[in-house]
Amino acid sequence: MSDAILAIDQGTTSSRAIVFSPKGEILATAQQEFEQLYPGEGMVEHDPQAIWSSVLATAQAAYREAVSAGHKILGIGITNQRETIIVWDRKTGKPIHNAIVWQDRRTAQFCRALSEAGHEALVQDRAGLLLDPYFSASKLNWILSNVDGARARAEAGELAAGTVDSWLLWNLTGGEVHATDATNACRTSLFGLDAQDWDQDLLKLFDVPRGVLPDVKDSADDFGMTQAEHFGEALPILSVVGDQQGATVGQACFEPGEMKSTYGTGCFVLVNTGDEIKKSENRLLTTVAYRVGGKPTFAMEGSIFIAGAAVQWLRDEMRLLKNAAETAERAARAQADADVVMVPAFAGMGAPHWSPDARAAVFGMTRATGPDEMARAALEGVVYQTQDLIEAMKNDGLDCQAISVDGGMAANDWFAQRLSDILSLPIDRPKVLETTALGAAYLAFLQAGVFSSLNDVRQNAERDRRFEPQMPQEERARRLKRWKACVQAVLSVAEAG
Ligand SMILES: Nc1ncnc2c1ncn2[C@@H]1O[C@H](COP(=O)(O)OP(=O)(O)O)[C@@H](O)[C@H]1O
Ligand SMILES: O=P(O)(O)OC[C@H](O)CO
Repeated sequence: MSDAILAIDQGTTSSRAIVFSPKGEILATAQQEFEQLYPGEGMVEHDPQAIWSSVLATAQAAYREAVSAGHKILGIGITNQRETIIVWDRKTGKPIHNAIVWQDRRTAQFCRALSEAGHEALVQDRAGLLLDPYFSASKLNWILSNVDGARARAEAGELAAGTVDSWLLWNLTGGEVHATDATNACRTSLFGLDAQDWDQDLLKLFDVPRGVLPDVKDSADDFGMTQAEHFGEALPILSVVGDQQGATVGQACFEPGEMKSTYGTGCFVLVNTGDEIKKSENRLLTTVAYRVGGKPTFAMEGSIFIAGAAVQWLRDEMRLLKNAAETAERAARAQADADVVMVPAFAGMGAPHWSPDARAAVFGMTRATGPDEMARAALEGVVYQTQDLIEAMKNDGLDCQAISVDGGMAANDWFAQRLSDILSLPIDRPKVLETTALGAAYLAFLQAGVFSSLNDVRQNAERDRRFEPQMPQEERARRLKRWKACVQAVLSVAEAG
């Protein structure tokens, strides 16, 4: 019988539950995809009840599997898609609107107006973020302004709001706990990095009443107990961490300069900057990497909105693929001299361009272009976007020697090799690709007292493979020049309206 943590990973496209041992071994897993709702141009929503029921079902399944194999569950760690916002009634627990997902662009005009009125400096200075629909605050404002009576009810204290972690905490504890952690709070645009608290000026800017927001705790903390009915026993909730910060912990990026890149629905590169709130000159974000013992550790982040989602689009909308993994063999057999480039701006462009109105495009097609060339273009579009982030990070004075990758798409060998070629850097892939959930589990073990510090997890880090650059430099330069031209074209179309 060994001690274990049940990690809940509520991602953009699926909910997963994974039981980990203190050595980082996977003892049980369960996963459920749920429906993506696209109610209008640039809009992406989730049904909060579908999020909750998929989390509960997968958590219960993983719990049962681990317990029947003789493991003792010490408690729960939660990690989640960030920025996505939910508002619910405190009495009934019912959401007043669907969750507005981080990819949703409906508040582009609202953000542009704030930016044109000169407010971006305040957001950058206090929150470390930019004025873009990506972050929660404008979405929360939208719900309060567009759902009948919502603002008055919020002001009367009848409504609670939160990112997905808060929604799960509320449901797991039967409405006892309305909380979040600093890594999630800092993605709202309402949280001061320096003060580590909700910021009055930002609340005013986005017209959000303080009373709707959750308490902000450390990432390893006491988040209450689950109701006994869910697992047959009341389990303590020991950690909450945004998924990208979870992966930073799972990859043991604890020293300044250590960097990870996660390829799920989107791609998010985080580099640890220690206790320094380092601000970017190149439109990258400053974020809390984790907060333990009341002490925040910061990171600089580059966010790309579409990574695996481009592959999903080829599979589900274009029906060119049976499954995501098949992109590796298709890319390998695509015509060598075909130069098809996909700029996968399906949800606007994130860092470093920040163009919410940009839309995806494919360049360089001929009559010979088929599913193989499209699959390669989708994988390469993600690679090139990562290169844009690394370039911005280098321009900010960050030293990139090697990158640790993870997430669903990192399992693709062709993609990992092309990433190494275009970044001209070694790419390290760990044995456990579920580093997001692993990070939540590590933080929970820390809170449970199984680890005395996060450094205890370093010995667990095991590499599966290192990919080394193989592409000649002239070829790399030619490709990047072409990519930049394609991005410029997409940005110009967005500007033309
Ligand atoms: N072998 C693969 N090659 C390319 N893309 C993949 C592969 N496996 C999964 N993906 C993509 O990765 C994403 C799933 O990764 P995951 O980490 O589970 O994402 P999320 O947490 O955002 O739901 C999907 O968008 C899928 O298209
Ligand atoms: O669903 P993922 O894993 O791509 O992560 C989503 C991010 O948290 C959005 O900021």
